[in-house]
Amino acid sequence: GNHFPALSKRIENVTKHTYNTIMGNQWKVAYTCHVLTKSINKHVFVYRQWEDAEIMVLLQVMYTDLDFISTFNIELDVLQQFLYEVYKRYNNIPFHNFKHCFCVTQMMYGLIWLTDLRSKIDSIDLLIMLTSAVCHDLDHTGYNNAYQINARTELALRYNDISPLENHHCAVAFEILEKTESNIFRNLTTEQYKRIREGIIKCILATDMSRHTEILNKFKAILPVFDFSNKDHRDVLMMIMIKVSDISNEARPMDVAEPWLDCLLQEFFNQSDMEKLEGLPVTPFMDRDKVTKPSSQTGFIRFVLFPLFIELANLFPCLETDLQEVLCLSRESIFASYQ
Ligand SMILES: Nc1nc2c(ncn2[C@@H]2O[C@@H]3COP(=O)(O)O[C@H]3[C@H]2O)c(=O)[nH]1
Ligand SMILES: [Zn+2]
Repeated sequence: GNHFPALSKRIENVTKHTYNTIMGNQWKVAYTCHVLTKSINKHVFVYRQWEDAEIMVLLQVMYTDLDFISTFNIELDVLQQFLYEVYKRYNNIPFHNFKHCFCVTQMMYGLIWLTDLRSKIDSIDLLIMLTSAVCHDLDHTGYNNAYQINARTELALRYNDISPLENHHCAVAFEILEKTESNIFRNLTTEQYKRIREGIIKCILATDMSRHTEILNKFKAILPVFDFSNKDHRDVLMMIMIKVSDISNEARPMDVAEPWLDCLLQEFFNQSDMEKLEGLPVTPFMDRDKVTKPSSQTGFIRFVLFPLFIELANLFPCLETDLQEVLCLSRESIFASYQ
């Protein structure tokens, strides 16, 4: 049965409306989606502020377009219920909200097409990657791990200071999947479910930036001998791809990236204000007295984002054009010229 008829109806209407708007009355979901997202250069998907219901539809379309519905026998109402539960468990905070979840998932989706990953790894890994992106920041409170640990929050206590947030995002994801009506994996075998669970846990835990160098170095080490049929290699690639998707905001056009940067800084400043108020150590890159947009971005682009993208482009040379275009060092010089 359909658990949210009203919502489904609304989603259906929104879908029609959305695609009619874009395509001029052509009701061709798959094709539209194809055109709009196969390239991460075409940032149509994030140019405007999508309504939350529209986002749920777009996510649904991504699952459909990657053939997950048919391959894994996912019922549409279960997928919709899953996406709705996910939507409800993102908080209304400046940056780590449902729209961020969408941006990251859309980047993952774009990368999967762009790198022709479907011809290289099997669908179960792709399902893991897309679902990890969808779930990767569930119930983020707007305060990072350093805060959780220093403030000795419930999460830090529960997870013994080990990636408290990422552990929590992942646990919430499987809470949602534990309910039959929102378990998109309910028609899979126990073996398949086990593999998916292991994969999602790996991917979401890999988004903890304190593991950035560790994961990047692992990837660099296997690159010269990279083999898509080697599970260990694929695992590292999947971690790299969710990391890239997660921090790729600056790889989007300036008019998309800049408002998101404002949101990120707002969340950072909220945290450092709270740290000052509570007498906790103040995270330097979040201190409103120390951070400026250019100072925050030049370092981040040069030392975090760029080195990560370069390695991925080493494996997928087709990304080089996008890389140059999107990460165009000009962005860096724009920021540099502010200083
Ligand atoms: N300075 C800066 N940090 C970013 C940017 N995008 C992502 N990050 C950081 O990368 C982190 C990825 O994991 P989180 O979502 O916890 O928090 C994110 C931010 O701290 C960006 O554009 N600029
Ligand atoms: Zn994120």
